[in-house]
Amino acid sequence: MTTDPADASGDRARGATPASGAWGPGDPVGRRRFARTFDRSPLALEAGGALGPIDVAYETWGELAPDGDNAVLVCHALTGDSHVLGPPEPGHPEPGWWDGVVGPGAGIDTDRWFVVCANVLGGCQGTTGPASEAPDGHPYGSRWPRTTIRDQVEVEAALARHLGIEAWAAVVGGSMGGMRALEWAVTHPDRVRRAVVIGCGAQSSAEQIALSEIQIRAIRLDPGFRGGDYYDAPAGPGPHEGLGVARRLGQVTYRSERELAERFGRAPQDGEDPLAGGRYAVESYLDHQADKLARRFDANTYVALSEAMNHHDVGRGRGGTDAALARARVPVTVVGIDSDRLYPPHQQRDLVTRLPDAELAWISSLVGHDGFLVETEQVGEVLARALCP
Ligand SMILES: CC(=O)SCCNC(=O)CCNC(=O)[C@H](O)C(C)(C)COP(=O)(O)OP(=O)(O)OC[C@H]1O[C@@H](n2cnc3c(N)ncnc32)[C@H](O)[C@@H]1OP(=O)(O)O
Ligand SMILES: N[C@@H](CCO)C(=O)O
Repeated sequence: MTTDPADASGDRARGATPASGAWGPGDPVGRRRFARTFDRSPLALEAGGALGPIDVAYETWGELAPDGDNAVLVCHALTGDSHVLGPPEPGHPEPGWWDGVVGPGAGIDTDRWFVVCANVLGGCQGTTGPASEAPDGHPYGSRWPRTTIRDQVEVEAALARHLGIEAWAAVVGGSMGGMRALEWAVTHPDRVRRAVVIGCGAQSSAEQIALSEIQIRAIRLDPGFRGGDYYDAPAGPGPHEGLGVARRLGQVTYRSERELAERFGRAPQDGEDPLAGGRYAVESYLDHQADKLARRFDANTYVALSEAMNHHDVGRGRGGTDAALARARVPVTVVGIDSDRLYPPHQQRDLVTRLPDAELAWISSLVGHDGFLVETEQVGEVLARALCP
């Protein structure tokens, strides 16, 4: 691996100190801003304890209607961030992760909708997370508390209050973002008029927890992880190797067996001979994905968000899944990806039969779970139909 330690896990996140600010008419759109939430009283966490203040990094596109009824919340997945749309920027070398899905004339049409996306609670792209300064002036690190999908939603609800949005016209998301969209419909049916839930189920399954646990374990076993307190550690690499192993495993689950076979097969990487210690092309691909993530993502955040997904269960403390889903008294579009082996289609079929007002839509893709990020045309069409039925 060729990770530059100066640019890797933890080091980058350490620099993301937000300044407090608020949205107001005339503010630039599509640029990251910050809202301070849970300042006077902390957020009571679902698993116990409290957290605050919490800074939320968010971006917006389009204009909020005078009656505030055209706001759409987009919820990002595990390694996404608030930059849904737009060109690369300083500190963000990639274009927006849903470019083509969101934008003028696109599936979520910013000429019509006021689109908001916030970096999630526990994230490493501006919103308070493990790399952020705790009130004592030191990074949370190992002191970061257990946070759940419901806690993430409560922070988004606080952002909505901050922006003066009483009810979202829609909450939309895929994967971990889909879990939040579903939780929004169940927890706050009075504050969301429609949800679009892509590539997830009502609760994380045993296999999803197992695959995630292996990734978490890989990070924790990296000596550079230091129990989570690596930000202020003396010279030495951060936990990039552990994070890289986690990404390699995650990446295989995000793609399909057929895609990997057709794309890489048994081909050796150019100029390398696997029988002489060189790599197969697919190994090189995974090395690349691992290296890329270690450069832009914080290992503690990866652990915190993976654990939050493991705890995803809309029925917890609500009398079970059916009782919880019955609370979602809003139209929900459940979207599956036909080749998704991580969140397989039967989970979306199950979800749609148990929600009071739901319809099912499909993304046809070779790539698997990542189809919700890759098949932008189809995703845009599904979203356009869902938002304007
Ligand atoms: C700075 C930031 O914040 S980044 C953006 C924010 N975060 C996100 O968007 C998270 C969600 N996004 C993702 O997970 C991914 O970007 C995805 C799913 C959208 C990518 O999907 P795809 O477009 O299908 O990319 P794919 O998995 O095929 O990977 C392509 C990369 O593999 C590389 N690659 C392909 N084959 C090989 C090989 N044999 N050896 C090495 N590298 C290879 C390509 O060169 C390409 O590299 P690049 O991404 O550096 O240009
Ligand atoms: N590729 C996605 C997978 C998780 O849904 C990500 O990195 O966020």
